Amino acid sequence: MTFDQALYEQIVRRNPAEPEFHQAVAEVLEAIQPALHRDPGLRDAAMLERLCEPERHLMFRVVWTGDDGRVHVNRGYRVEFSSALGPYKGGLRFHRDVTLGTVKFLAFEQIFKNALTGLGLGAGKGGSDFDPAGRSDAEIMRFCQSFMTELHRHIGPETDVPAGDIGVGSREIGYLFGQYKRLTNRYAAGTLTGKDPLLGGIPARPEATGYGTVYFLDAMLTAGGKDLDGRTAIVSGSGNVAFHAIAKLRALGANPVTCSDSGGFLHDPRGIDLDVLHELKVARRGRLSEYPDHVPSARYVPGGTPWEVPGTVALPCATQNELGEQDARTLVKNDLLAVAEGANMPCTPAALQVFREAGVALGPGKAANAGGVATSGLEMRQNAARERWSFERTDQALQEIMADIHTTCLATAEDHGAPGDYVTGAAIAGFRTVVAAMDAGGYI
Ligand SMILES: NC(=O)C1=CN([C@@H]2O[C@H](COP(=O)(O)OP(=O)(O)OC[C@H]3O[C@@H](n4cnc5c(N)ncnc54)[C@H](O)[C@@H]3O)[C@@H](O)[C@H]2O)C=CC1
Ligand SMILES: O=C(O)CCC(=O)C(=O)O
Repeated sequence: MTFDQALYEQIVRRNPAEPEFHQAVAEVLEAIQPALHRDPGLRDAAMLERLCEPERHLMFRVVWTGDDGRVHVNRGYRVEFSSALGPYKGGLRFHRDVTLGTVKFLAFEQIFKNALTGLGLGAGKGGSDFDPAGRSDAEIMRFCQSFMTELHRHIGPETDVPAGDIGVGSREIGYLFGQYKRLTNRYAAGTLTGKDPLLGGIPARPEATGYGTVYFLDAMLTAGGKDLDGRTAIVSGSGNVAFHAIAKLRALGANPVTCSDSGGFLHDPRGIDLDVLHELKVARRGRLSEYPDHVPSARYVPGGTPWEVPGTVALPCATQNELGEQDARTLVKNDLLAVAEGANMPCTPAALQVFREAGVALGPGKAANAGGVATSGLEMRQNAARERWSFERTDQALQEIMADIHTTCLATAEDHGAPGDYVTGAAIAGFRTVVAAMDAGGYI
């Protein structure tokens, strides 16, 4: 590593047993080196130390009752990392593996991503080790109500604005919002984003992260004199981000041939059938392994990941560290041109190194998946103005924001001696924005 080892070691000591957070910090500290070399004053007043220390951690007990009358205890989290640019903003993740370290890494990523949107958003993230798999609607509702019974004290349109992430979609946001309203007696729609339009949600928020990732990928290919038309796309995940990425890839003429879940991956050489995927994963919340029952040309590979399937663009859209060094080597061997990270930190550091050495265009999550939180920012704007945006207006604004982020990343990378390096460009552009605000606000 080429960055300040003493600072990194201090962060590891202060945040023990949080490897994902350490990884996210290391990636940023390394990527911003060109900015620190050019302008050593960026380190003044313990700026880096402040940037890596959350403003506030919340951890709380969540007690709820199952349909069988059993009482369960989970842990809730909200890490309010940075309010330099606006209210804390970022999703909630409900997944059995969630720890404080997971939430902290996600909140840290959010600092730079949210800065890139230009919408005045601070950074936070939350969640719980609650496992929604197999739970009834009523159980999900009771869990959400109990979670919000504590969280409501800490959030609001000008304080902290949660949204969805893994395991949290518009159903969960609706239950959370309903409980917030009940506890506060305020219809403060801008307290949560990703709501159903009936509750003040903006159209196209469900689509925004996946669509935005494909818009970013398209911009990277165009910048390299290529396009998406006819390209075979390797996608992982089959949730919100993956589904809408697959839909937009198809709409733009690419052929997405894979998707995955925690049990394995699906390969459909004719292109993933959106109707079947929607029915299985969205309508029935069922298993991907049933897909070949409906489409005999497809195969489901238990235990595998999709990276062995040849394709020229890759979109990891499931979870962190899902694409390792060997996967990256296989993709490069199969003539990969570009990667767009729909998920947060899906590529391991060793995989990133393989892509860098092979000259693969790499859109980091901080930039490539920023369309989701950007559209949440638009939802906050819609709620504050008591407006109702159309799908077309929202999608148009999303396309413009993704184009701006792409231009900013490229220009910043070029300006710091790393032409075409989106990882460096995204980290430095986000960093410079947030540091300037911290400086201006005198947040010591
Ligand atoms: N929902 C949003 O607006 C945004 C989501 N993201 C990121 O995108 C990724 C996916 O999130 P969503 O689609 O919203 O969640 P989701 O809950 O809708 O879907 C998650 C998907 O990942 C798969 N998955 C989870 N753990 C896995 C594992 N260990 N191995 C393989 N597959 C696994 C699940 O089967 C599911 O298909 C996450 O990294 C999230 O942080 C990033 C920006 C915004
Ligand atoms: O829309 C939001 O605030 C959540 C987005 C999010 O969690 C993310 O960008 O990873």
